[in-house]
Amino acid sequence: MQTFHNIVDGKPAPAADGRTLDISDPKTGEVYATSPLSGPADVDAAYRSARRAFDEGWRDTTPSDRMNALLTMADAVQAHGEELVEIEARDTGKPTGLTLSEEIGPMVDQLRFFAGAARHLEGRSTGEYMEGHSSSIRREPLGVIGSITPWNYPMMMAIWKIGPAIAAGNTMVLKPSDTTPASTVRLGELFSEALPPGVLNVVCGDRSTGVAMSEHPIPAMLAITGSIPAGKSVAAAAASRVARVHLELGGNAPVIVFDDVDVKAAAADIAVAGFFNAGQDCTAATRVIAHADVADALAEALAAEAGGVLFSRDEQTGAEDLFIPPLNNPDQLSKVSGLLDRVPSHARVLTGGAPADGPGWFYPPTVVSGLQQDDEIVQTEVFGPVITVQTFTDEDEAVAFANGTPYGLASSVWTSDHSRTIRLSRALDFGCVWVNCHIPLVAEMPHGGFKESGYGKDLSGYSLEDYTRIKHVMSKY
Ligand SMILES: NCCCC=O
Repeated sequence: MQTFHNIVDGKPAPAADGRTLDISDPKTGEVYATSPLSGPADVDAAYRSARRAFDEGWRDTTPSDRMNALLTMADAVQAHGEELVEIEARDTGKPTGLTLSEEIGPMVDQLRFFAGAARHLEGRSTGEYMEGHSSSIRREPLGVIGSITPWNYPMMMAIWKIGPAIAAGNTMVLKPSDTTPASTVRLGELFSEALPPGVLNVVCGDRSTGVAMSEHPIPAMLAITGSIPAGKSVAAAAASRVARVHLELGGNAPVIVFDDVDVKAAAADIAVAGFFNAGQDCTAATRVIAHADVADALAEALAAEAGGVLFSRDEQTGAEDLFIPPLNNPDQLSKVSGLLDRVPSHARVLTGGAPADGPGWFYPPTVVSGLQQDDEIVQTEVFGPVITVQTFTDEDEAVAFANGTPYGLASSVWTSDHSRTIRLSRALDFGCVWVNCHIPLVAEMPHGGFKESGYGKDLSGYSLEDYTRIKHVMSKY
């Protein structure tokens, strides 16, 4: 049995009162480790350490100092890539080949991006905007950041929070999800070699730990990637002391497919974007809205693609095919199963639709067609390997269906009509519109949503700005 620990002030630490959480392997359901169940005293110790580290030096580092630290951290992720993948695969059930290629490479690249971005903070030019007065802008770190990350990409989401926070000169306390702390703890150990004690603290725990983090007076900003209810409760706690919040709260991405595409080719790409990581991705291509003339053919083609998807428990080491992990936990398996059990009678489950046999929390790739806009499974983020298909007859209806949920994170449009892509890019109420593709990300471009998907951007220079504050200095001369 492995034992994970917190990292406070650069050192390993158990929970002060010795409480622990069981950590399970989702491929088997067996408990293989424990992590601290941190309480308010642990959170307080971590925040105080972060505050000390900020006041006693990290805030005074130069962009070049922080760039060098982030480059060292990137090198550490690269050097320990295979080890991190093994840790992540045990904690999440992910396939090792895809995790190495799709997560470690981007994580290294994202840290290197923030290393460079640390030296490119922007502000208006210093100048005389009133006679006899000179104005300048200082862009400063916020102070201590409290970050909460989810279980779908534990180590990559940690990088999305750590990169901009550290680049901007903040210190932080990071809480990984209660079910997937392992890779974040290891990242914390590795990064402790590049950062002074207290700059990055890791506190393991459950929802009660998250509440203690949100209610603490020290953090100047709370940044969470998680569910809408979790984000709302963080925002409510932050509101009482007017702390800044940064919310990435999931999505239910519409995928609008017109009748002028190569249906088979589109289906192949959409299936990857819908089933990757078993659909446990806030941008997953889940909600296909297809023109009536191609909807049946597309649904059949998606179901055929589902046949080529394999479970991670069957992975040969290093294989690059689309292997999908189990769902993260039994509650998620029940949630996905319940949504499929309640599919209305006007819909048709073309493939999948019930939990897989055998050990672990596996659910097969599933395609449901004939759905309508108000159906529960269309209006709800499933966070499982499920693609729904509904039909539209004209462009306005497609946009109305796409925008007609509380989510606003990501969307895609599939068509060969260039003018239409421009019209839809404008009309879609989402933080990202992909055109003839779905799911790729780059470090230079922002990731973040509108509406109940939250506000604030991860990745890109916009994210770095979110982790800074702007001060106007005006001098009379
Ligand atoms: N594809 C990365 C999405 C991050 C949140 O789930």
